[in-house]
Amino acid sequence: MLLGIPCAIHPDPGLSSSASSCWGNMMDVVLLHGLLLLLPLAALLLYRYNATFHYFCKVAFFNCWIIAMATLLSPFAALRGRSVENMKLLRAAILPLKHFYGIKMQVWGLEHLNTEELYVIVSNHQAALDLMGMVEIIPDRCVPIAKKEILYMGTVGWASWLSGIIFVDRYKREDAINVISQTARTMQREKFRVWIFPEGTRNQDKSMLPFKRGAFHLAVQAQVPIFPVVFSPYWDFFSSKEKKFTSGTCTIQILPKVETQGLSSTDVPRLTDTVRQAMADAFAEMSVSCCEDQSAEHPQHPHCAGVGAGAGRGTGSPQCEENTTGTSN
Ligand SMILES: CCCCC/C=C\C/C=C\CCCCCCCC(=O)SCCNC(=O)CCNC(=O)[C@H](O)C(C)(C)COP(=O)(O)OP(=O)(O)OC[C@H]1O[C@@H](n2cnc3c(N)ncnc32)[C@H](O)[C@@H]1OP(=O)(O)O
Ligand SMILES: CCCCCCCC/C=C\CCCCCCCC(=O)OC[C@@H](O)COP(=O)(O)O
Repeated sequence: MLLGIPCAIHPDPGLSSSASSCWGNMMDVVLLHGLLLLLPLAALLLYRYNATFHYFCKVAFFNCWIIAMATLLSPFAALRGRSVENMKLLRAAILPLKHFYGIKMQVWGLEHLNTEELYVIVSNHQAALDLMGMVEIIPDRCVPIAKKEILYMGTVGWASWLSGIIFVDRYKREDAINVISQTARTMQREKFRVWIFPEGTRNQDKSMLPFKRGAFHLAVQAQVPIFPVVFSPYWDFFSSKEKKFTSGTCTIQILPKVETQGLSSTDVPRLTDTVRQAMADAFAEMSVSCCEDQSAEHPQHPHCAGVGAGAGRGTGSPQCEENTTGTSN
């Protein structure tokens, strides 16, 4: 008896037609079971030995995680209504992801953000993986500005809206400018901070894109300082072009604040250039140490050890906080 099919194990040359169809059924079932076993095995082997398949599996897992978390958590977030406090849920949902991917996070200069004042954070934007870095350092009462398309991503959009994420339509400049001007007013009134990616889109090149000016107008209009944040290049562990996704280290450097008190809109172009230059310099230094890390037999946080130009720049005493150690932490 195989899966309820009463059948002889061996075909008999003198079998009746019903017995031979029974044998056929049994072979079908055996083949089906074989296939069911082989498919996961083939997937496992592909995952292990084919970098492209590995990449797509990891990206798919990332997206599924975000969708699952957004779906699970948005009813809880909805109980509170649209509130920046829901960002804590979003943060808790994304924090464990680094463990699955074996991404080690190093944070320098976190002490800069430990201030009661309101501010605008600007950071480079390499990939959706930036979310993992964001949640490492995002302060209380801080919301990102995101492209409007995210709002239409089902439960992800709903969860993002409930968390107070501010959406801009990049294809309607006036509308986007209005949203930013309104944000400048509400951030003071409702006491929240804002995180903007001034490149305006994802970029995995060796240098940062020219910066859009919205973040700087926002900081000037709200008369709050800007904290530039630089994510080290991902290229030793992630590349969407090369379909590469391995474990690795991401360093996040928080640069000293840039004041905007007394500045007006005419100062925005210069302010934008100053901040971009500081971030580009930090990114270039991190690129060098990122390559050194890759080749070193025993990487030892070169910036903490003072190796590499500009270590802990502007922080007085370079401070290094290692938030995670690989998957085992
Ligand atoms: C609860 C459980 C949850 C589980 C998980 C759920 C969800 C997780 C999913 C998501 C989480 C959030 C993820 C966040 C990350 C998202 C990242 C992004 O989407 S990045 C893309 C969107 N962001 C941006 O585009 C921001 C940067 N862009 C700008 O700031 C732009 O300036 C702009 C306002 C959009 C306008 O764009 P434009 O191309 O026209 O830019 P320019 O800078 O060239 O400006 C042209 C012109 O206008 C002047 N200007 C700009 N802004 C202003 C202003 N505010 N006031 C006055 N004038 C302004 C600017 O100076 C230029 O003029 P000039 O050349 O004369 O100087
Ligand atoms: C009912 C509709 C259902 C739709 C389901 C959609 C599923 C969406 C899948 C996964 C969600 C992951 C979202 C992570 C968002 C991360 C933020 C991000 O990195 O956005 C990119 C944006 O900064 C810049 O965009 P571009 O580089 O200009 O492009």
